[in-house]
Amino acid sequence: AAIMRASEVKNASFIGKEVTIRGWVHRLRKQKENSFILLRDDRGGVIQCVLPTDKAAGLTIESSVQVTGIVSQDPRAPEGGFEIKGKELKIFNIAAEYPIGEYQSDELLLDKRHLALRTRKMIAMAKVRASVLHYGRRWFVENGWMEVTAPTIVKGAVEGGSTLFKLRYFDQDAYLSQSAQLYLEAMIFSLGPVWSLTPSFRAEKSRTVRHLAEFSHLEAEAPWVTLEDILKVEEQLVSYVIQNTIKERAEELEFLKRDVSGLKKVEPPFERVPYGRAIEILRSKGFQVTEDDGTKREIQFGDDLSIDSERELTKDADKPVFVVGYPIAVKPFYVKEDPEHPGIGLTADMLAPRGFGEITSGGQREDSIDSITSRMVKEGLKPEAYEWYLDLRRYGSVPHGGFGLGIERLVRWITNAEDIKDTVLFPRTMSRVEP
Ligand SMILES: NC(=O)C[C@H]([NH3+])C(=O)NS(=O)(=O)OC[C@H]1O[C@@H](n2cnc3c(N)ncnc32)[C@H](O)[C@@H]1O
Ligand SMILES: [Mg+2]
Repeated sequence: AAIMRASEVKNASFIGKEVTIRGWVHRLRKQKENSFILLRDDRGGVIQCVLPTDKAAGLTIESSVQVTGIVSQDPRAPEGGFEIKGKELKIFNIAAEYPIGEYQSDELLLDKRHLALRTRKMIAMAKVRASVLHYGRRWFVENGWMEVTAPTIVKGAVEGGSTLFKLRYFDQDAYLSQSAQLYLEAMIFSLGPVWSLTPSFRAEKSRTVRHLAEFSHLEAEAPWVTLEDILKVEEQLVSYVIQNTIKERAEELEFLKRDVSGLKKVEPPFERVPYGRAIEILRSKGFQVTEDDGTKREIQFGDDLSIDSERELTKDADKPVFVVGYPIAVKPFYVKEDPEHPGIGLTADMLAPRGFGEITSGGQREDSIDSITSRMVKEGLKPEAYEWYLDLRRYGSVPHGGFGLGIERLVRWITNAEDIKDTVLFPRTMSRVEP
């Protein structure tokens, strides 16, 4: 008989029919006469199988089995009122005593992540993540952007030297890439609008619910674009991903108890708030920043936006907000200065609503060799370490720009996950590098 999945057989058209399904014992309830197995198939679907207890005697949680039986309807059966009255049981493996029970500490679930992936929560999260990745890629492909792959072993910082992971690369030092951006910039002269989805690495020494040491970075770069062109791409991409994901993963998001009514409103255009206006709003609310020595003062023009200030700016929003035109002093060397507003960058961050924080950073790149070299020096970078990158300003430099989107940040917002770690199958943080 054809092997089927739980989701296929839980259907009135199968009542009375013999089916065969296989998977793992997700829950097990043994009574004198009959045992009730909640069998989980390989896509996380579950169905109750009823077997004579003497047949199911040796079974344990996570034993791998195959059951053949007759589909019947019983309102008491969990997960939809269907069950299989088992006739035959084939056992592939009797699982050892399973270390994960009904309720476990977060730490244990992280230590046993290779097994915790079998929990309904992780299965639902993984499926939402897969849709986000799928629709992120599909938007670019359907809009004519070219996929490219940048190296992840590099020689230089993009986002500041403090979060570089150094490694020994044969006989020299090298680093794990923080961002594909500089390489994407090299590709636009011959491949036009390009995009990449690569792991990016940040030696973040902060334990926060929105930082990982390794994250999935969806990045894009194009020639001849302005900041506004880039913002339009970002809001179309994010809206497309969200609307398709909440449709495709309605069942999983329901399981995760995510109310998607707010997400349904995410359509272009997103509000653009000038940085200066954002500071005014925060000052009007008496927002304070903490200096390095711990003293507090009122936020002022020139400060970067912290997670608390981002939360304040978006707490009542249903859609993301772009904060546009940060001072170049708080942004990396490559941000182009606005010729009409000295000191202000042609750059923007997309902040997710309800305090989920920064989802993207992007903008126009400095395309003048003199300006970008002096910015590097000002930032304490050695221009001679970026010779190849500076060649892009020597040989046919053009106005160009792009952005980077943190996949896990987007998935966290879509699923309303407490911690960004919940959105990754095997999270990497300062205190975790296995399993
Ligand atoms: N091609 C580009 O223009 C990208 C640019 N060089 C860049 O890396 N910008 S970024 O540092 O803000 O990172 C971009 C996004 O990447 C995400 N990001 C950035 N850092 C992290 C960490 N540590 N954990 C998780 N997610 C992270 C977050 O959503 C950021 O908005
Ligand atoms: Mg950023």
